Amino acid sequence: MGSTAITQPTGSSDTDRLRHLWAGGSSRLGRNIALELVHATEAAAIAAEPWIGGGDKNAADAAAVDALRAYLSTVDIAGRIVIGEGEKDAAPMLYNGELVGTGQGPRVDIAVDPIDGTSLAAAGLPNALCVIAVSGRDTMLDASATFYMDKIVTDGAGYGVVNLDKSPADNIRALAEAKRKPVGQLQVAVLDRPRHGSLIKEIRASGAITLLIPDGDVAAGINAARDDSPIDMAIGVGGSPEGILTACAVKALGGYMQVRLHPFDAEYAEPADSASRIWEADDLVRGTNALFIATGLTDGDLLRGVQRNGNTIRTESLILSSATGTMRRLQSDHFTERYPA
Ligand SMILES: O=P(O)(O)OC[C@H]1O[C@](O)(COP(=O)(O)O)[C@@H](O)[C@@H]1O
Ligand SMILES: [Mn+2]
Repeated sequence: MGSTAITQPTGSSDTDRLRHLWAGGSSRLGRNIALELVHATEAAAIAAEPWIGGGDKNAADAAAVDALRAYLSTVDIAGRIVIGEGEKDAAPMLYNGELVGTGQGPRVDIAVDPIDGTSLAAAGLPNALCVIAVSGRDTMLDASATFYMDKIVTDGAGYGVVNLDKSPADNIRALAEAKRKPVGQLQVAVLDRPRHGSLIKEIRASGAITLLIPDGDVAAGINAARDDSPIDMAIGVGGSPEGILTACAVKALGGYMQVRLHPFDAEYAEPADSASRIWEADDLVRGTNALFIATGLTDGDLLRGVQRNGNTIRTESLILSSATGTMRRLQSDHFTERYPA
């Protein structure tokens, strides 16, 4: 009598299954973390904004790293950087293995790319993003030993359809068929690099539309994975850190992704060990509760960049949650005086 005990979910009905997922599956992350972390990427983008178009990508990156790091130190998490800015040295940075946050709160793995597209930002070009992703502790693959991954990203239609064991042309044909589109309408994004010379030829020969991107395969991967973008596929060799970050986003978007670690120099044409393991998004980042958060630095297909208007600085961010399967956009106005340049 008088008890207000709430019946625990049994996992038997659809509602119970949803409640379990919303609660973060088996390991709870806490939902307010998303809003905390978005402030971290907003701070990074605001700090880097004065460097847009300035030609100095290291200065832009350093500004973003400092701001991201400073904000993270105030967040109630027991975070461990799995994907960071490399090994520890004298400079303050987000090095792999560093513990971040107040130490109070959920134990999480963290991947950061304070700016994906540092060269884009320095050149004043579109699609530079400030990015962070978190998931439960010990769920992210530590891929730091391998600089590059061979990647393919599509939306959910690619599941069981595309495979890195197939040729790019076969993957394009198979995806076009699965999406009931003519191959000629399929848009395929690939980093514009000498190592992709034969890949680019093959995509073009297949008849698909080839989108050469100068940098930024995180944004390209997200665009390939989401429904409301014209990009159908992102393919080719890009950074390993960006692969882990993209996996967090793909999990939330219900997209499909495969990678193979590519243990060679950027300009090697072929991975020698073509029989090596194929990883899917759920292998790169395990569990059901990854969060992916990005703030636009320069304007792009995915997000507006930082805009200064009088006394305010406007930012636009993306918050993707794999626990809830939600993609949110957040527009924020920040008082300029809080962010002295
Ligand atoms: O420029 P490379 O060596 O081909 O590496 C490709 C990687 O570089 C980027 O284009 C830019 O990354 P950064 O701005 O973080 O350096 C990534 O998006 C991509 O994964
Ligand atoms: Mn990057």
